[in-house]
Amino acid sequence: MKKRIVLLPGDGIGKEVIHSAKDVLQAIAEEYNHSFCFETHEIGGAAIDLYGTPLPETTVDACKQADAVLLGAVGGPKWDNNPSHLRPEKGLLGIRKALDLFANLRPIKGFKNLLHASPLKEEVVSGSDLLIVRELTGGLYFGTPSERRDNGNTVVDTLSYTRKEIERIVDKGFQAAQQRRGHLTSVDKANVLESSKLWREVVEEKKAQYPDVAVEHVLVDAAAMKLITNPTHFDVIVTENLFGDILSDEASVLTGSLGMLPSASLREDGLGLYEPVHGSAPDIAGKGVANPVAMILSAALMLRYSFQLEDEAKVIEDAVQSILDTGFHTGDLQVANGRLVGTAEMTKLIVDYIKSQNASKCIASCYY
Ligand SMILES: NC(=O)c1ccc[n+]([C@@H]2O[C@H](COP(=O)([O-])OP(=O)(O)OC[C@H]3O[C@@H](n4cnc5c(N)ncnc54)[C@H](O)[C@@H]3O)[C@@H](O)[C@H]2O)c1
Ligand SMILES: CC(C)[C@H](C(=O)O)[C@@H](O)C(=O)O
Ligand SMILES: [Mg+2]
Repeated sequence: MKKRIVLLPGDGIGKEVIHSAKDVLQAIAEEYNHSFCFETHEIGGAAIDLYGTPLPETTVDACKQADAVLLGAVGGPKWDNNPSHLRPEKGLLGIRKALDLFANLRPIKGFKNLLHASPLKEEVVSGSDLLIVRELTGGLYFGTPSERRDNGNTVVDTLSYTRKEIERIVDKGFQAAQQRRGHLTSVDKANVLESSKLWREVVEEKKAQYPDVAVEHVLVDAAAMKLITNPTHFDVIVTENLFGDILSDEASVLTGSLGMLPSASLREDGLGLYEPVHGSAPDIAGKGVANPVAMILSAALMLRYSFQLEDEAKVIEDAVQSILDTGFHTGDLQVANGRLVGTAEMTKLIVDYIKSQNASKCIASCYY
């Protein structure tokens, strides 16, 4: 298979972990006879520094022509006081909107062998397996007006959704539940927000089309509590943009670290941008200690969703699990009697595992 992949490293640890994803994909290409061609472009703070804008046209054009996009992370203190149109985060929101990536899938799976920050029993945490389907191109992030008035003393942000925007993401939630355990939790704030009332109406209307899915509505505050007190309750959560952002960082506690959570941002026709849930982590950037797993697992999602390479995606996921099982971990994770490694070492361990798996498959098939 021949594919063109655009890499958008961005800022901070984004620049570090994107190399890990590329190394892993190159190993997959070599071992499984694919041809992946990589092209790197700027976004976020790096693009502001070079081109005076967080999202250059050349970046948007390259992404539109690519078969898939991998993004590291954007942002950092260097640009924190910039005016809002010159914030790195504008580049991220801009590319999501320009590519119409309305469906953000954030799978969360408890890993065995990790010591969790959560007070829950190990078996509850490691047994958790849920998917957050986050609406990504609407809501408060994109509503207009969004401005300061009254000499800066009054602020306005607008939470706006059309019925169509809600319908398409709710469909994604139902479809994901059909492919998993058939349980959908729609998270809203329908006791207060008009947008959530319409959201709940749409879910109620849609459920007749998906009779094999059991649906419940949970208010976002209660959902936040349940997510870490009873995580195995959840299968698929579908929710609007800001709620999904907050709940997914919270859910990362179940995996041991924010550095473990991948995501896929998808358009209706399957074009995808794949990015870790975490940010540019300025506190550890440049030290070679970032956990590359979220980025590497995002590359696995790319193989699965954009290229339909399920076996190759699975090999990457198995490699990550196996290396963690062996006790290797980056500094953000705690493992009993584990062995602390940096970004490059962790990447190499995963790459070597992928190569060894394929080698043993070849030996087995020659032998029999
Ligand atoms: N998708 C994105 O590009 C994205 C997402 C979130 C935040 N941001 C931006 O990143 C900047 C920093 O934000 P923040 O500090 O609130 O969030 P963050 O996700 O960058 O970091 C939060 C904490 O998690 C740790 N962490 C995150 N990823 C890690 C990894 N892979 N390995 C080890 N530790 C990891 C960090 O060291 C930090 O202590 C801000 O400018 C923010 O806007 C970008
Ligand atoms: C950086 C920020 C704009 C972004 C978001 O809120 O979508 C991030 O937190 C994420 O989760 O991808
Ligand atoms: Mg976030």
